[in-house]
Amino acid sequence: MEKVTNSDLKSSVNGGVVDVYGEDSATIEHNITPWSLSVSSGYSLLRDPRYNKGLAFTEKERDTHYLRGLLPPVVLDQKLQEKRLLNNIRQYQFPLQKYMALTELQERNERLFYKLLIDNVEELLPIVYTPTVGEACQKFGSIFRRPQGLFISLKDKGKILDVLKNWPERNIQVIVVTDGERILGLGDLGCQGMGIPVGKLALYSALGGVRPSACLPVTIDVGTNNEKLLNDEFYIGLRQKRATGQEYSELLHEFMSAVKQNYGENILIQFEDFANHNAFELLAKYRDTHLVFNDDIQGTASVVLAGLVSAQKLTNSPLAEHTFLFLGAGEAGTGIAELIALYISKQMNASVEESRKKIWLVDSKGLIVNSRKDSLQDFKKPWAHEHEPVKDLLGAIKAINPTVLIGSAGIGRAFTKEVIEAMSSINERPLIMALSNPTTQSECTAEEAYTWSKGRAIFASGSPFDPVEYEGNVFVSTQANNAYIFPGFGLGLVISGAIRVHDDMLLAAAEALAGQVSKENYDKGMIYPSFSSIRKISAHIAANVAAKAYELGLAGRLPRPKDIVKCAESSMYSPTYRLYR
Ligand SMILES: O=C([O-])CC(=O)C(=O)O
Ligand SMILES: [Mg+2]
Repeated sequence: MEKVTNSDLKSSVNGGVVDVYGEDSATIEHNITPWSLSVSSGYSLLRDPRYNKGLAFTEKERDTHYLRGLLPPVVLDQKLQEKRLLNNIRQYQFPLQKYMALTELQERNERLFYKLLIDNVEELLPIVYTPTVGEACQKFGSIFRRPQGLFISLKDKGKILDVLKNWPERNIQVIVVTDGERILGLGDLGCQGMGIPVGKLALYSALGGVRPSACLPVTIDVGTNNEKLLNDEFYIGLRQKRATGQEYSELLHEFMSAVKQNYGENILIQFEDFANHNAFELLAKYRDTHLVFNDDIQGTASVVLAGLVSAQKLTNSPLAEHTFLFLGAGEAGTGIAELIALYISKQMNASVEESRKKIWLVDSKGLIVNSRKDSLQDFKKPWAHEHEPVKDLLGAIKAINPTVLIGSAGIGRAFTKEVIEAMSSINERPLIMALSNPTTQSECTAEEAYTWSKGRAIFASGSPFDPVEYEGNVFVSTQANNAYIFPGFGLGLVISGAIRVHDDMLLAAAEALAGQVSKENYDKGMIYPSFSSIRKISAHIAANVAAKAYELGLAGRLPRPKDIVKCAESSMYSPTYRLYR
């Protein structure tokens, strides 16, 4: 008999068709997990959030699933349960209490959580998402009850594949991962950044219809430089300064490899809230080998481009005729700038380099100009144009005469009265986007934008604001948040079996979103559709993205469906209760 060597075993194929548990694909060095699956019933069924229906179990289900006596006699339907929960949630005074109540619901009865979220998306989005999720991350240690998501830390070096196998679901389609270094505009929150992947994936299911069991939130804990957290007795992460350099990139590389080994080529990895220096590098490093998407760079770019494309109807001038000024030259700022340049280059049949000249960025040192080029980080270099130095935003507005002003620096209230007035003196309808999150970091409020521009601004913001009344008119600003894009974008990648993300897909997503803005929206001054129809919007985005994947030859799921919108709609998760046999 031939001797089987270690290297023969190592080269075993990556996941056979029936290798659901990754046992065949595991190399000899990796232990496998002894999975056992059983049908949930009785007491354990009530404690299984995926299948629990609480008081909605029918009489028949109570008989067949050993639930008699474990529930009070009444049978409620999902609608009434929803009403009761919404009443309860509205009683809480503080958003954080609502957040905690919703988290508990998610942990107790997943379908009811998603039903509630989908049916009341405009009311509940600010709770499970920005701005409340930011506060939740800041206080994550104190409000911690049960872990959500997968925590991978420096302690797991060399064992990440095994850690992945501890997660109870095998068929994962989307991972959102953060290292917690730049949570919204709140900075380094270390391991407590977990609230973000959890919240983003809740939106993947609620807004984009990706099955919750196919979503995996991950936080990679490499330490934190946040002194306050390091000294907080309730901090949940590693109590050490951030690992950097080789130690950092090795851990990330192990993670990226383990993910692909465990879940295959089609797993989507969304990078979220990494600090600039790592975000750009990770995206560049893995975009050719993995299905990766950076939400802060690419998702934000696509959503902002959608708003600008749609605003052409209000400003009556094509994007190529605009001049853009950014406050902030990080992930969001340069990501948006690059996508605008790509769009304009296609609109004008010009080069991207030429198109970039319409776009100016201001960072903490002032306008980005040629004379600063040597000291600029690489991702800022394409934006260094010929101009004399200008040291602040107001000076830059006066020097550049922008028609569009975009804030993405995470600096709250940086759009002062003078700034808005300067924009309004140059433009009949100044386009102003205050993208930083959460609300405390917003560059200005909706009220400030409308009041200081005397009702002339076209305004959108990263975090939500209530409608504003100014001189008898009601202005409904919209939320230029990547939540419009990533759920549908991810769904499009999943249904087409895409293996890589291409920039043209971001354009496709932006065009789909812009195409969903109705006359009714425009009449209210909105440049985005309202969130209440987000599932329909997501289906259109998904369809456009999937179509692009097929066109580019990047789709792995063949044949191409005839009606992709229908395909997207029909593959969306629905949280309506199912009957159990
Ligand atoms: O989470 C949000 O609201 C948008 C986003 O990605 C960020 O601000 O980092
Ligand atoms: Mg983000």
